[in-house]
Amino acid sequence: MGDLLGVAVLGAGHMGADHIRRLDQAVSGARVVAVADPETERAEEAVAGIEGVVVHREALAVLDAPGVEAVLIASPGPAHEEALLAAFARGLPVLCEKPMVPDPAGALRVVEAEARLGRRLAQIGFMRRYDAEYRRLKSLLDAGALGRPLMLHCTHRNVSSPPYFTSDRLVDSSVSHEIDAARWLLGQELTAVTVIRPAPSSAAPEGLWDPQFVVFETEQGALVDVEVFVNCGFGYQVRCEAVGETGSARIGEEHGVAVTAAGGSRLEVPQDYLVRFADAYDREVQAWVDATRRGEVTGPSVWDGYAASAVAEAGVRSLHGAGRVTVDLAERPALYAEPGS
Ligand SMILES: NC(=O)c1ccc[n+]([C@@H]2O[C@H](COP(=O)([O-])OP(=O)(O)OC[C@H]3O[C@@H](n4cnc5c(N)ncnc54)[C@H](O)[C@@H]3O)[C@@H](O)[C@H]2O)c1
Ligand SMILES: O[C@H]1[C@H](O)[C@@H](O)[C@H](O)[C@@H](O)[C@H]1O
Repeated sequence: MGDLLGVAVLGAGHMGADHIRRLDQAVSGARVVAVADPETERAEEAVAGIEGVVVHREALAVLDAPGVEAVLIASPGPAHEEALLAAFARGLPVLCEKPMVPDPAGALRVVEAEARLGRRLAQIGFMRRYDAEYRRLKSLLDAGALGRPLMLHCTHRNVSSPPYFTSDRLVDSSVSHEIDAARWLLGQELTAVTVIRPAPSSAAPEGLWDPQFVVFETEQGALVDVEVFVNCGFGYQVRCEAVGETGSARIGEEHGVAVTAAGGSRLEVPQDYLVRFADAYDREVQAWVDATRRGEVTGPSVWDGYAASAVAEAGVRSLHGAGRVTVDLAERPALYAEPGS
């Protein structure tokens, strides 16, 4: 390994371009050496001003480009399985955006492939685990400061959804964050899910079931509810209140600048995840680079990615009328820690 970890980035859309900027400007110890995107002009735009970057339309071609020592996958979810397996075949460490692989069967193939290697190579991009407030909430829960956890009440609002968003994506893309956060905060697997759909907002695109209300049950009988509303129009709001037997704690209340002017005050609300979770993404990618340079893999595992996809798939069945759906997880290989670590 040279002085700087050579990273190939797959996908230069919203998230990929932001990670390229982050690796170039915010994170130490790494440099972008190759970028793949079938729309090469996006990749060219994202690397403008960064020297010596190979740009290619083929994801797999850049994995073999000179100087590539690690891979950051930020292509759409359905492209992740092929990219993860190709990285594993080359022994390359990976940071893969969520959802790891949306289809649980494909996600399990990734778990099995890594387990066959006998060592972890991939960290999954559930960045809330690196958010200062989420970490504080987890410390309180782990220390028993709220007593035995009974419930999590979560809110997940986006200003608007991208044009390709379908009703299923509210569960398997947006709520995948709450699935991972709940497993991690509570240290328990989610065992059943019920999705309820109120009358759609008139601001939602035609045919999109937005908002939705999701209820998860955990293996020790706690409940997690999530309001997901991806065309709320007014701000990016992610909140979580944990209620235990002896106390409660709430995060995500205020994430803007308080402006006082013209005889009044108002709180500016972030408009998207790149602002609300900017620090969390920076810490996530820095942790990945640091661990990779030490020859270690830390953070959310491919098992966490698989569990999130399995729970989300049960949620999508519930959304389409199956009522309360139980979650069947495969057996967890010894390589992977319990949820919550
Ligand atoms: N952690 C988060 O909060 C967060 C936020 C946004 C997106 N994401 C995730 O990041 C990923 C990308 O989302 P986005 O919003 O940037 O999407 P996007 O549509 O803006 O960008 C995706 C890019 O990938 C390119 N692409 C398509 N197929 C590819 C392939 N096989 N190899 C390489 N590139 C390919 C597309 O041309 C596009 O430029 C998704 O998995 C998404 O869920 C995570
Ligand atoms: O892909 C994005 C991303 O994961 C965001 O963090 C989430 O708030 C959005 O709902 C989702 O569409």
